[in-house]
Amino acid sequence: MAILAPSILSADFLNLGDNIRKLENAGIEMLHIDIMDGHFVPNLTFGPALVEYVRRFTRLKLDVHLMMTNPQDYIDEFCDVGADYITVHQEACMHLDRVISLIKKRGAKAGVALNPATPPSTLQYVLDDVDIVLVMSVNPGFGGQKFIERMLFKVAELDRLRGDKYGYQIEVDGGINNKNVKSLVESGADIIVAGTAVFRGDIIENCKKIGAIIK
Ligand SMILES: O=C(CO)[C@@H](O)[C@H](O)COP(=O)(O)O
Repeated sequence: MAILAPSILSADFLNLGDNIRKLENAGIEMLHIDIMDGHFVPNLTFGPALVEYVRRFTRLKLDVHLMMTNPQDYIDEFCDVGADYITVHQEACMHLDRVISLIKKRGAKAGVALNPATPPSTLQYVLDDVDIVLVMSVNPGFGGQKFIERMLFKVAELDRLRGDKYGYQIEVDGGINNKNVKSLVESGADIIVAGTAVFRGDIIENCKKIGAIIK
């Protein structure tokens, strides 16, 4: 059984509150928020202020994905505004072990994201400490891209690797829809991030359809 975490990157920003209430009505538990800095990825999105407003508005778990260089400089700020989960990129952290400790010391759950070209073996010495491994199934930066099929092998590899030894959850993000979501859950995914497939069309219906496939 997996859960769906809608990515607000594809939401209607002028009606964000309404969109979030619809997600709550559809039984969603977690909201995915992509913070893009224009350096690590070629796009710009939100900062801590948006997270703070969303935190005041909803009790959904906030899953904040820092697609940025020097994420260590912003951990405190995102914890202060109420992030429940903070995910940093393996590729962006010179001192990954230290950044994970910092997130956990602040009481948030710690995630590490892997770009499509980065193998799980790069996390060997931190897997004991991470709560989430996030497999990017597109090159990060934009919604609406095509799912990279090979990432199914990465999800399966992470599932094999954790066995009974590690407690991390496997999250997958990018290009996920009604057609490919089943194979991801069968490969071991626990958290499914989706933007376009949730926000294009009827939000509640879309959540219910995906929810019925992954439960
Ligand atoms: O991180 C990203 C994109 O880089 C995602 O969180 C997207 O928001 C997912 O959007 P879809 O691929 O589902 O449209």
